[in-house]
Amino acid sequence: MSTKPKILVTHKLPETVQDYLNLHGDCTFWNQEGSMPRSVILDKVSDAEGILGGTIDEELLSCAPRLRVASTSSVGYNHFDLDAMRSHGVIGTHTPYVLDSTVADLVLALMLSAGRRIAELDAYVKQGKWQKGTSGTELFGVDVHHSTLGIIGMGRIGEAIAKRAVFGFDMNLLYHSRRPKKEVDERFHARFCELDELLCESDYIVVMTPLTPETKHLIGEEQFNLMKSSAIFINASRGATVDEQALIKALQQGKIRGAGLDVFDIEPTPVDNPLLSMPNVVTLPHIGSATARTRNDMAELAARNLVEALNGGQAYIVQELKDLVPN
Ligand SMILES: NC(=O)C1=CN([C@@H]2O[C@H](COP(=O)(O)OP(=O)(O)OC[C@H]3O[C@@H](n4cnc5c(N)ncnc54)[C@H](O)[C@@H]3O)[C@@H](O)[C@H]2O)C=CC1
Ligand SMILES: O=C(O)C(=O)CO
Repeated sequence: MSTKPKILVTHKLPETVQDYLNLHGDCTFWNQEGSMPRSVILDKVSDAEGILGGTIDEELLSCAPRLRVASTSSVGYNHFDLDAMRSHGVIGTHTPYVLDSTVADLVLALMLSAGRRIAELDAYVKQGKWQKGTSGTELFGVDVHHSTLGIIGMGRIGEAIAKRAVFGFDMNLLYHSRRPKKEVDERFHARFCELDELLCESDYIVVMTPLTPETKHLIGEEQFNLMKSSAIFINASRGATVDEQALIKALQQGKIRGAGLDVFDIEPTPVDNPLLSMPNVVTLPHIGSATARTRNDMAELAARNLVEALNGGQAYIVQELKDLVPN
């Protein structure tokens, strides 16, 4: 009988990562597209000590008496019910750092695309609307360079965005976070400010906080009312950090100029979401970290985290559950 810990993996992993996990665990993999159906997870998790997969909640935990570690191949872990994990003594791990640059690249792409109307005007050309005699003013956008960027959530990804914006595009930087960061102020000539001030002064506003009870609907009607009517709003954090109905209203009423969104309240977002028919809104299907290299790095790190945490080694354990690990 195998003495290796039983591991359940609920979505497809690269072969090399599966090979690594097979060395260290007695593994059940899911090799189809999408993720293992919930009913199958609840059945197969009954004897697992480790799981590499998505949502961890009370229902799953109560089916998993032997579970010790849940690993997610993402930096965000709002799909972990932290209270339930604590009460079941289950540690959670995640994948910080390896995706920072990839996500930051995408945020700049959203800023450029929404500000300079790339997606909208690509359609304009392809639909034959570009004709002789247009004055061109109707094609004007908002400059990215030398504009003021306000980043809400100056963490790992926030800093990678700051680097691109300040050194690549000469942007002026404001930020709001849980605390000011002296190194950020110095490196990027940035200024920490309260949320309201950031909203009033920024030309581009990027939300990059984790989704927590405190950040749920951090940006709502009151906050959109403070923004410049020329502001471009970017959300690549989680859909629920923003009140989506308030965002729709702000765009419909011209309270802001445009938006770039990688995340939505419901994902996949329904096709009748009014945001999808607004030409001044760029929408993406949650692809912040979606490059082959970065997704591979995330999968490797998620697997390593799982093995290390099961064996009492070094792993990226989520902040809120670090105290569950014996020193
Ligand atoms: N669109 C996508 O594909 C991706 C989205 N994300 C999202 O980005 C989030 C951030 O990732 P990291 O930068 O690695 O996290 P991080 O923990 O390094 O940074 C988050 C920052 O937000 C700040 N923050 C937290 N609560 C706040 C509050 N109430 N008000 C103001 N600031 C607050 C923190 O102080 C911290 O500086 C993830 O949790 C995830 O939800 C991450 C990767 C890809
Ligand atoms: O890592 C995350 O939190 C994502 O959203 C996907 O990369």
